[in-house]
Amino acid sequence: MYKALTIAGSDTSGGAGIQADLKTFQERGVYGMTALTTIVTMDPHNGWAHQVFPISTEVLAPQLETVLHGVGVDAMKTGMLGSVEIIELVGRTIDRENVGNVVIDPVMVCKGNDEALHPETTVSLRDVLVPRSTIVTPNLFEAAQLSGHAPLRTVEDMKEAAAAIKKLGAKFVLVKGGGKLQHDKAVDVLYDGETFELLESDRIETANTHGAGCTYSAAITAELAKGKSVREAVRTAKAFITEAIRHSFPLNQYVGPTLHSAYRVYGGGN
Ligand SMILES: Nc1ncnc2c1ncn2[C@@H]1O[C@H](COP(=O)(O)OP(=O)(O)O)[C@@H](O)[C@H]1O
Ligand SMILES: Cc1ncc(COP(=O)(O)O)c(C=O)c1O
Ligand SMILES: [Mg+2]
Repeated sequence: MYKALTIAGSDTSGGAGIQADLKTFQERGVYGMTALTTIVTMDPHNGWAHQVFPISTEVLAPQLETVLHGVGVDAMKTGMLGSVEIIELVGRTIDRENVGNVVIDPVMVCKGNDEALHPETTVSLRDVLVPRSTIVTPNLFEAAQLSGHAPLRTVEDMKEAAAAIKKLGAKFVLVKGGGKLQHDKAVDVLYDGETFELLESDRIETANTHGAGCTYSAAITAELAKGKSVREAVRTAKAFITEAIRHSFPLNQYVGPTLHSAYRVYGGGN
């Protein structure tokens, strides 16, 4: 059985964060384990306002020890990390446990928000985790933050940002164009320092993309755990997330997650 770890926050509404990661690992046939960094809740009496409850490094460290030392993994990913201390602990742990296949999803924002949730963590994400990543998967906002590029509006901008992030030490950089890029396709740019590969899919007219990035990076992690190359993993994950968005749905008036089972049930098979 191939095994994967997600170090991420809990999205209580179930579409993003650790919940999206576990559902995706299950869909992709990989045994999922978790280390929880934060809990995010939403207030139904106050316009679904988010609250983030951090978990201390004292509580995170034994979770990492349980999974990485006690069991071992074929791949791991990170999501919302919440503090500089947590990022530094994750960096030390990757080194100590010598984890291969490290997917860093540098979560800075929740959808619909262009302001970083924990702006003080941007520098440590860049300096501690990007250099330790097999692949880093920023969205447009996060790629601009990590690269220092002006807001990304075109595929050319995405390539420039990917090249700058590559120089920080990531093996592969995947900049996600997503729904915000002004383009008739949903385009992502994959860069390994030599070649830019454009991954294009149908652009689906929906606001229900909550958790899309978590789901995408979890699918990449699962494929890497199974021994696929980074390129194969990203291509499979792109097909997986496109079907999940095609079949996304509103959970209530505020939030609409992707459907994690869609690729298996309606889409491209296994
Ligand atoms: N409306 C959409 N139609 C099709 N694909 C989309 C759409 N929105 C996002 N995607 C794709 O979903 C994946 C996650 O991207 P994105 O939503 O930008 O990440 P994040 O959730 O981290 O902000 C990418 O492959 C992106 O191109
Ligand atoms: C715990 C947690 N992690 C990550 C995210 C980021 O989600 P996305 O995949 O939409 O970027 C969210 C967004 O709500 C979240 O609540
Ligand atoms: Mg994201």
